[in-house]
Amino acid sequence: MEESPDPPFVETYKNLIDTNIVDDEHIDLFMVEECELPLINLHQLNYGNKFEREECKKKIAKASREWGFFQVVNHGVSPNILGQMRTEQVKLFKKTFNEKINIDKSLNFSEGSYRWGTPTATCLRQISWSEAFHVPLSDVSKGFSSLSFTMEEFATTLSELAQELARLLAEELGDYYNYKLDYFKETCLSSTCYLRMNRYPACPISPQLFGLMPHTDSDFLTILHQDEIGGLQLFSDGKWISVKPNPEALIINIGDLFQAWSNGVYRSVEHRVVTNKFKERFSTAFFLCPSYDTEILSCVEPCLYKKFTFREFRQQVQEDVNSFGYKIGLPRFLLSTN
Ligand SMILES: O=C(O)CCC(=O)C(=O)O
Ligand SMILES: [Fe+2]
Repeated sequence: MEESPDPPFVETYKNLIDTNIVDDEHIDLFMVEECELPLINLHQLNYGNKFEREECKKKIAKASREWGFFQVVNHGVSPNILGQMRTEQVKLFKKTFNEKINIDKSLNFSEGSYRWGTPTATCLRQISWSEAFHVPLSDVSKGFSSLSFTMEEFATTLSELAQELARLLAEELGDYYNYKLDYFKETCLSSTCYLRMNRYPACPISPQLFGLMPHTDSDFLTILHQDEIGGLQLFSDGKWISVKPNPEALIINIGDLFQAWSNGVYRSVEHRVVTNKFKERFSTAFFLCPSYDTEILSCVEPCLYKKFTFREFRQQVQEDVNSFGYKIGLPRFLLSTN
C-alpha cells in the first residue's frame, strides 16, 4: 500500500472523536456569513499621484483599525513567485508523513519546524486538522534545495511589502510616531521573520473540527497567500464571518505586536480555519517579526500595555499554552486602568 502524506489524525484522536458528541456550535462552523474583506489597490500607492497615494494610505489605516484585516491587489508580487512557492509547497507536503517528520535536517530547518494537529488537545474543538512547516527565515538561507531558494525569494519579496505597509501604518498613527518610522526596518530583519507553509488535508469528519484553532498572530503583521478553497474566518462585530477567496489578492492582517505598539489603534483580530470534507487546502503566511530583544511600547500615553520584549511575549504565550492549552496573548500585558 502506498504510504499516505497525511498525519495520523484519525488514529491519534480516535478516543476524542469517538467519545465527543457533535454539539450544535460546531455544526454552525460553516453556517457563517461570507464577506469580502476591504479591497485595496496598491497600484495607487506605488504609481498614483500624491492625492491617490494619501487616499490609499487612509484606506489601509481604516481597514487596520476597523477590521484588522484587508486584502491587496496589484501588490507587485509576481504571479510567478507565488506560483513557484505553491508548487514547491505542494511537492513538500506530498511526501509521506514519515518523510516529513524527519525532513528538517536535510532541509537545514530547525528541529520542530514541522507541526501537525494539536499535541495538547483534550477535546474535539482543540484539534487543528492541519500540518505546517513553521520556518524562521534564518534557516532558509542555510538550505540549498529548490525549496529553500524559492522560499528565500518569496520571503524577500513579501518582506519588502510588509515593511512598506508597516511603515505607512506607522505614519498614519500621527505625529507621536514620526520619529519611529524606521522602527520596522531596524527591528524586523529578514533573519527574524518567519514563513509558515500550511496544508489542511480533507477532513472526513468535517465540519466538527477546526483546520486551525481560533488565534491571533504573534507578530506585527502577516501576509497570507491562500488557494481558492476557502475556510478562513475572522471574528468581527461579535460574530464569525468567512473570507471569500480572491485569487488575485494577498490577505494582510494586523498582529498582536502592532496592536500593542499602536496602543490599541490597529486591531489584532482572532481568526480560524474550518475544514473541508472533500478538498485539501494550502496557504502560506509571512510573519513580520522583530528580533527577540526588541521592546514593544506605544509612543503615546497613557499606554494600554506594559513594555515587553518579543522574547517575553513569546515565553508568556508558550507558558500559557502549556498550562491552559491555549494562548492568552496581549491581555496578559494590559496595564490596569486604575
Ligand atoms: O490558512 C489560513 O487561511 C490562515 C493561516 C493562519 O492564520 C496562520 O498561519 O497563522
Ligand atoms: Fe494566523
